[in-house]
Amino acid sequence: MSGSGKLELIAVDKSFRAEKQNHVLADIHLSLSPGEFVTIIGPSGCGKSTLLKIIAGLDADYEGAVLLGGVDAGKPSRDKGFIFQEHRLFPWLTVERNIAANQSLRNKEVRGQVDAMIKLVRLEGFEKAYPKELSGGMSQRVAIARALMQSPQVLLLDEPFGALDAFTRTHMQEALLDIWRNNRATMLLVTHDIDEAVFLSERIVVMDARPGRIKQIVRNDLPYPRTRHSPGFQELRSQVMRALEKQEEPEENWVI
Ligand SMILES: Nc1ncnc2c1ncn2[C@@H]1O[C@H](COP(=O)(O)OP(=O)(O)OP(=O)(O)O)[C@@H](O)[C@H]1O
Repeated sequence: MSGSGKLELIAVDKSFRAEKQNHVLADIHLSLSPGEFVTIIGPSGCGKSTLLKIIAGLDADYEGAVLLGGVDAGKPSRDKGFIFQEHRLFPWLTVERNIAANQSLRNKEVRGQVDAMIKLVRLEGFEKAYPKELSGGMSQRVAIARALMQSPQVLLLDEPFGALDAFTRTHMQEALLDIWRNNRATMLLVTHDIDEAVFLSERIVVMDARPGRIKQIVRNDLPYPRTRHSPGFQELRSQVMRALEKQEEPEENWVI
């Protein structure tokens, strides 16, 4: 990754103003080192998506600051890629054209980059396929490749595997780690899945709701690749569970 910088959230505070003021995010301070993998977990409505949109620059109505490499990052830019739960591919474009987005594949440099991305997300042989011919996991890999084409310093992922079946989800978690190892963008991923958070990230940010606050940050120094059945993994999982259990949200809402 070229010129990666620290991502800093300083006293980020957000309210939606309808008939009644809704204080969604309160005093969020978080700093991500370049190339770090961090997940955010917390009850429904605690402001995870709102926070990601603010970092992406899609919502400018907030207090506080978002800095990337020490400079204001409050606007959308190529430095930040955003991947949603529902991949948004153009159905009328092939895989390679979806990845190239609005750049011409006749340009040698673009062609080279697209080929490298296809290799990175392991979609060789599917360059000319259309989205309707792909599985959910493959489509999500195209979306990841498209986001990575911009060479973002930071990749923001909002429940990227939420719509996938359990088997594809596990496979995609491994694929994402593989991509991260080769690409080294800073990763900030929102999830409801405790296992996913422990499997993927170096730090797990546990949030609290109404208003959304950072409740606890759990460090995860387990070496990669991680084995879900190891005692260390189970211990981390319990630690995150304990942090979440202190909340009002009933436990059955969690995927464990
Ligand atoms: N555009 C909007 N206008 C008004 N209120 C909003 C808007 N978007 C979100 N909210 C409110 O902000 C709060 C946080 O929503 P957000 O989607 O960020 O939560 P979340 O933690 O991502 O939830 P989930 O886990 O269910 O996806 C909710 O109370 C929601 O109703």
